Amino acid sequence: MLGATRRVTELIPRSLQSLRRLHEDIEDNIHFYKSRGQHILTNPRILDAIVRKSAINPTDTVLEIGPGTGNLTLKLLEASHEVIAIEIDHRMVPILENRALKRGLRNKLKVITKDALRTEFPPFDLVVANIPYGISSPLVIKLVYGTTRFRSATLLLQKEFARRLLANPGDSEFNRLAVNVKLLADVEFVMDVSKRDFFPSPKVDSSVVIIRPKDKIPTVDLREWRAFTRTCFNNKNKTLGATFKSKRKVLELLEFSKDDVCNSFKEKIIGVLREGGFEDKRPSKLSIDELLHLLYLFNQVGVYFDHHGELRNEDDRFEDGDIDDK
Ligand SMILES: C[S@@+](CC[C@H](N)C(=O)[O-])C[C@H]1O[C@@H](n2cnc3c(N)ncnc32)[C@H](O)[C@@H]1O
Repeated sequence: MLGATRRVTELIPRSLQSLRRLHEDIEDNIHFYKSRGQHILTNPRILDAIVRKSAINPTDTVLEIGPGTGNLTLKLLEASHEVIAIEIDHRMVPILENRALKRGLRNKLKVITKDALRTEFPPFDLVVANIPYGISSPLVIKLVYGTTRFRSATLLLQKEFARRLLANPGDSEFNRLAVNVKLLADVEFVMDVSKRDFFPSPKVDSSVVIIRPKDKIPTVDLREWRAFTRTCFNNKNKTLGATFKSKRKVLELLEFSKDDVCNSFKEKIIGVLREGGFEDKRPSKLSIDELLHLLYLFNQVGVYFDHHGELRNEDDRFEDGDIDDK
């Protein structure tokens, strides 16, 4: 393995002109794993556009998730004060570091060889990344709902996934992920990228989007909000009446299965849905403000959601533990 890595680092060219050929050569020594989303962006024009659109300042610390062999990393190093790159595959690291060294940029690069989903992010100003598509959803939620304040995240994503992030209420792609992200951030479309711009080529096309956290966010318990949206979007094409109303569903949602508790909750829920005019509405057609209002109305009558999306009495409203966004 070490021998292979040494041979690979010797192959690295000075310019970005022959990126595709370079990666064909690298592939002779290192197999790119589809399961890790190892599709390397080799079009210098797209790499330049991503960096330009990210509006990086020379004082910025950039977080890159999945630097791979470093095509994007080298551009980010040139534009920023520092790049923190989190890469799960240790085979990529010597290639990445060697390329940075040859450009005189090694001192600006900090590599963390870990799973980005299981690593606490160090402080950073912005994110720029061609992320592995398999972890797009939890990664976007981790960034947007994380504690680190950042300016923007320029992300190269699978086209369909990007379309969902860009969707608005009423669009067929609008789903729980979109509603959760849009509560806290604005999402801007930048450009589409063809599958031919990657080596090896993936089966799907891609898009670049920029996510910008909002300055002002609504006053809502974010853990409860995510649990609430999980219940609402359980079946995004069902009416909220159908989702919440059936006794079986209330029993499923409710920790206690005693009939009197269930009936009293059911009455409260139906009352809120009816009086608020939500009974016949589908969650994917509601604006974020309307969904926030529905949660507010539930809370007003003492109906709360815990991190499993379960209904709670006011007394046991808060619980520890992470919300599963899948
Ligand atoms: C789509 S490639 C991007 C490579 C490079 N940044 C580029 O633009 O061509 C995704 C990279 O993410 C890495 N990766 C996959 N899962 C990861 C995870 N959970 N945490 C960190 N890196 C991961 C892969 O090993 C791969 O190098």
